Amino acid sequence: MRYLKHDPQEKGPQYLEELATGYWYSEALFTAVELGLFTLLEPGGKTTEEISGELDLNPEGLERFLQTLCALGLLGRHGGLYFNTKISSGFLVRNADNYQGDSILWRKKLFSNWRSLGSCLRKGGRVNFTRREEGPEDLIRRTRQYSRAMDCVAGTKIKEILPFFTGVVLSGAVLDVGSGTGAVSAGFLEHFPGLRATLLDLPEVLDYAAELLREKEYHDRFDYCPANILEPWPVKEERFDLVILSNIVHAYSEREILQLLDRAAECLQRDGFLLLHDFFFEHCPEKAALFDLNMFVNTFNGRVYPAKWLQGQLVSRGLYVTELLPLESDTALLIAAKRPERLQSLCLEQKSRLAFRIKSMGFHNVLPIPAEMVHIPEWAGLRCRFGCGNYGRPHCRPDSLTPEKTRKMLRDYSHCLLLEGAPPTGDFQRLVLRAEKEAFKAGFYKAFALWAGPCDLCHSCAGEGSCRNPKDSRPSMEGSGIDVFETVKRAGLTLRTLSARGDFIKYFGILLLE
Ligand SMILES: C[S@@+](CC[C@H](N)C(=O)[O-])C[C@H]1O[C@@H](n2cnc3c(N)ncnc32)[C@H](O)[C@@H]1O
Repeated sequence: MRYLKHDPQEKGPQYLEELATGYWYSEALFTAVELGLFTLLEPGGKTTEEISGELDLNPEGLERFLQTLCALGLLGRHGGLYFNTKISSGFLVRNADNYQGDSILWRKKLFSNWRSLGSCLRKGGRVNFTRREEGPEDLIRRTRQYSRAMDCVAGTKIKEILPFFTGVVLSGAVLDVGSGTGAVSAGFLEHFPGLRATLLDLPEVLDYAAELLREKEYHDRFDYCPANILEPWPVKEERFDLVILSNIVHAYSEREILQLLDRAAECLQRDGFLLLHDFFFEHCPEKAALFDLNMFVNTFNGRVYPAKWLQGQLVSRGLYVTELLPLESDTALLIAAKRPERLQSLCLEQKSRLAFRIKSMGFHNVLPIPAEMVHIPEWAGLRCRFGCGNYGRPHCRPDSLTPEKTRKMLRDYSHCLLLEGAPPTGDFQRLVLRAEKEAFKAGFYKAFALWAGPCDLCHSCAGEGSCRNPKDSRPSMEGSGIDVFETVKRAGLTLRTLSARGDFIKYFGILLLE
């Protein structure tokens, strides 16, 4: 149930049952977070008796609750101990870097307005809009609660946004419009030391943002600009290298958004980027539609927009704009710029983003190339068989891939990454294995690497026919019949034969991807 989705081939009404009981799941999570259960269990776990004593809960009911949380994958049980699963210890323990509890409890707070959906539909908009008399302290408390909730989400989103900017030279000024706590800008500042950010939001939000950001090492690179973003912005035009509109567009009507886009475009300097992060109907349509309803019951005129409409609006302001760039999670990006070359510097394609991540592991070069560029002539296998002192040794097995087999195997792949590194051999090969793992984790389940030279993973090879480490051992490119020189040349890199001891050695590997 990553995103609850109807399967039209399903014969029974189970999907309806899931929709009808959705609030059971939510309530179980809300209650566990409110009780601080996950924080209590960290580290090491606790018994039912210990939990019941510390939280003052009835042990029988608690036992059933804990069982349910186990069934939902939020807790595990070993012997008499209940402990956090990975997702709970990563996101539900207060003070964990990625704590999501504030966002989860904000969702709970929205529930009462959702219950008025029928009335909203009859009225054509949000009901119960008059807030009870709210004193200044209530306003501060509510603002902080809301800002913390947004901060939780933005803190995880920025990790998905930054890879699109890998390899981009970014320095100068950021304008974060409706910044909240500034979590999105903070990610950029942390990553790009030449950036400085101006946060534009309501005064009470910025007071809180300043309080939180004071903790950061780079706190003196933030400026605060209290303002209503629906009125002219008190900042200079054509000054900013990055203008951020993260989770703002959905809060307003078309007319208001057009004004926001006008101002954002005016603020951009010639080489600047405009980053739009939000829900869009084209990405996770069910979630986007529900978020749209969430805006319907909770705001004056907020709604979710089609990316197509926003793209058109950006283009009509003289900007060039990317396709919709979906994040792994439920939101997506549009990135616009005044010059098309700027968009070309972004890392837009998933394979390219992976290539950048892999390069930062320590390779000298990582180049995406089509699999058909890998050259497998007949002679290369011969050169390996006759003329290499390692042929037939246990760590360079004679039963490795024949050229014919390698050619066949490559037909299963459309792309690969050509990896360039340096000796020592074992270190290079371990790095290649890390790259393969990274690709697998990124969803390339067929990721498979071939590397340079005979396997050098173990200090001493196990010997005849038995490998101690078959999980990690990989075929060598040369041993599999690949002409490494020609392949490297086709990819636009250089590789020379060594003419003297001490010549610089380049190692290559290929990581096959589909
Ligand atoms: C959903 S939050 C998004 C915060 C942040 N950009 C993020 O991605 O997490 C919306 C933010 O916009 C601010 N905001 C909304 N309307 C505003 C207005 N008219 N003037 C100033 N700030 C506004 C809110 O105070 C809030 O901090």
